[in-house]
Amino acid sequence: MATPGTSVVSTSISPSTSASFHDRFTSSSFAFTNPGVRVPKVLHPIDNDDLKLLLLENISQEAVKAFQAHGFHVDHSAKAMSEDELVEKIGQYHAIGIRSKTKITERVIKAASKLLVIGCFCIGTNQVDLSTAARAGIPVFNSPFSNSRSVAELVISEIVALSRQLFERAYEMRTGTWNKQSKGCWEIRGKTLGIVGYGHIGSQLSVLAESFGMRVLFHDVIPLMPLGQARQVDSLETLLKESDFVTLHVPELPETTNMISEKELKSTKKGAYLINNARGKVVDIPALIEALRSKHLAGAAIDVYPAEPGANGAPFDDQLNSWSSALRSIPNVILTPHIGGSTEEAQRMIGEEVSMAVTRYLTSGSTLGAVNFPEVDLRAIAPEQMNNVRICHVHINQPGVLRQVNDILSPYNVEKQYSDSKGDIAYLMADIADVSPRDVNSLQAKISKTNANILTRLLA
Ligand SMILES: O=C(O)C(=O)COP(=O)(O)O
Repeated sequence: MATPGTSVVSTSISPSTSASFHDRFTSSSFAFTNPGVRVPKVLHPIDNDDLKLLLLENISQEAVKAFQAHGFHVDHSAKAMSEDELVEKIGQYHAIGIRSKTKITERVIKAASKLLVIGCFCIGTNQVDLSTAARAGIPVFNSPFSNSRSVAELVISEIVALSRQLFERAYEMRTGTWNKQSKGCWEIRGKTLGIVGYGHIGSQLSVLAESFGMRVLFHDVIPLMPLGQARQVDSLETLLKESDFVTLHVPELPETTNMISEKELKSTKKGAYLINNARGKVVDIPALIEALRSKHLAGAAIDVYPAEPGANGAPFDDQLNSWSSALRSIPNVILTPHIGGSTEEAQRMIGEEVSMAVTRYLTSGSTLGAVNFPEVDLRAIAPEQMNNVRICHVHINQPGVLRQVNDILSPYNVEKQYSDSKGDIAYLMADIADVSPRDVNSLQAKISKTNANILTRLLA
């Protein structure tokens, strides 16, 4: 593991010695042991052979290794970067990998003249200006569920710890005081857990909680199939009124900002507990402090905050969040430094998954799984089609584009073509037969000059 505070560490291995994407995933070794299997043509971007990637926030070494195996140059850092640092550095990179702290703002995207793709090595993508990225032709990939088990397990531990005032007792022992008591300490069996947001984490948690004998209610904006004996309730208010524990698993959106505020906290049962491992802005913390001080709530576990430090060792104080010392002073409040998804298992899986999506986009143009982009993919080019070229054309979604592009392609046979749109952005992929190597650059130049062009890449 990289130590906190280390600067960017730069590594690359030569493309000639590295295994290609297709070697690994359609697998020459598989073909070797299975002589009937055909290995597709391996594609390379025609105009940026030396792809440079910046990985921030201590992204797993699995990702570093996977990128290096494709010959990419990787700069890795344990820290997040500020907007100013990013603006200064991002211009040299073709891809960036971040977790939940680094903000990719419009200003950063404007400075990112070479940037082709953003990988969020986490679930959340609220830290990226997704629409500006899409308009700049930059797809954003994330890992929609690989850390959900880790978060669900943490929530179970917090339910038990809050219910038994575990952190209070453990703190007293650490500071030399014996304080054995049962008052206000409960089993969780038979208690009601209210899950707000029944996605990958909420539904996983629902199963774990039932195995502890809890009754599970959930609220979601769409009707969903309840797992086990869980029951969907039609309003947040009903959930708050009936639950002994309320846990939040919603994304950061304008609609979820301060979703739990004074009014909602007043709707909770007296003696209930609140758990937030979702996003800091979902809970109005001064209102939570009030609900805890008045003893309406019996405790809270908080893992995420409106402002979080960018590196380990940095202070978590009132300068960062004005209420931080007030929150720290309240008994039976468990504060953790955004560790919900921080397990070896989750980080390894996320590293593999997001590096694969980013690599697939860079080397084959596929946007399957992108969160801000039309999802387009083409089947591989057969090995005998050596002079086939793949066109990846991101453009403004307006009439007449396909006619213009297909006019340019008319001297060639279009082997396959697929196009889709999402809002203002459209993406066309096409495989063109028998393009002589000397025509490849002019083909790219012609398509790039069409009036709706955002980004045209050719892979050959
Ligand atoms: O997956 C998420 O969205 C998380 O909140 C975890 O973020 P992290 O990778 O720990 O910065």
